[in-house]
Amino acid sequence: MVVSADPEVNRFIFQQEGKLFRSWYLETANIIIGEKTIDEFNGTAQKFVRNFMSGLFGLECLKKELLPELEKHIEDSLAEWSAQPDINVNDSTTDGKKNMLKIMSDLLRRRLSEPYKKHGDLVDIMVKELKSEKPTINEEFAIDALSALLFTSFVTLSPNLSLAFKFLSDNPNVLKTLKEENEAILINREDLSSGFTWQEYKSLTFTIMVINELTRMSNVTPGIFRKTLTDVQVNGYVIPAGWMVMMSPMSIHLNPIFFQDPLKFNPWRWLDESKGSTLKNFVPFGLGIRACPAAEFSKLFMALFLHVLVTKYRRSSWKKTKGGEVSRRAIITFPNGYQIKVLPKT
Ligand code: HEM
Repeated sequence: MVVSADPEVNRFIFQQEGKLFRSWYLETANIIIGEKTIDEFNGTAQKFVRNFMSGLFGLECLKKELLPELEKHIEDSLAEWSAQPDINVNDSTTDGKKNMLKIMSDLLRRRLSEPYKKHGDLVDIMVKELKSEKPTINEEFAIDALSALLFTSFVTLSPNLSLAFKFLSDNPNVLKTLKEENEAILINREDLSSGFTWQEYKSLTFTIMVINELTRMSNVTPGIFRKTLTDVQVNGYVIPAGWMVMMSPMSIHLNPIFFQDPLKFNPWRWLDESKGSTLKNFVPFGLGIRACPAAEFSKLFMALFLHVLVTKYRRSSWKKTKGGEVSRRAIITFPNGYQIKVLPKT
């Protein structure tokens, strides 16, 4: 296996998807997603997933439908958290697979038995495809894909948000600036009853810098895998056909050559982004035809979460009750847990 920690090489590999390289997954992914489904996740099945994700997470749907729904969902979740004595922000994500598969297969079977009933969600799209004349997917793929999408949301968004609690607690100046930016939105809002808007989201420059910094430091995808389809020349070396290549965004995001003082949580480093190098070396969502179809959704979700947290909860919106020490293995974890109490404004 070849490991690449070079942004230029990674860029080249991303661009060669389907030509010199093809997407590949580790065996552990077979356990989480299902071997057959991963195998099929090339060609027509991948096109189907990308198509329905671009419909679901496309700009129009994000702006008009998901934004208000997400805001409500986040408000409800935080309200529920604040009603509890404390919550564990540690992401306990790995045990859910079995349950998730059962829930998903029950749900899909129920929906397939009454395809005329519409619920306006992802499962509707799967049911429509499965009931079409020439479906590009089968039931097993649909269940695995639905579970994988749920699982992916847990393992990507929840570590980022757990880290947000940690880094914002440890960096009061960041929390203060974040709060000021988000409170200004409420002060300037003409219609006080209106919810968070797309324009407001786009105006949150500091919040986006915080999200970039969280994403840079969390590295929720520690390895992105490819297999060579033929012998490939890279920087004077030949990678033989059939070899696996792991691109490591973490090795770039935490490399002092690319990011000064890389272990410091410093959202202001993104002010330099006009210099080009910061953004050029920042590829948390991949590039090219396999790039994450949920990138904009993920950023919007994190922005909304931070917005609700810092505007609806007290100046120090939460306090630690236990744990919170960070350990970095392939990804960041909290070995002793991380319990907090969310504190409402009044
Ligand atoms: C911080 C959040 C996230 C990060 C950093 C992230 C990162 C990535 C990266 C690097 C890839 C490209 C892998 C490759 O080139 O092989 C990817 C692909 C993908 N991501 Fe995300 N992701 C995030 C959130 C999500 C969420 C929330 C979902 C689903 C709800 C999602 C669904 C997918 C899917 C389906 C693919 C495969 C696309 C394809 O192969 O065509 N991601 N993600």
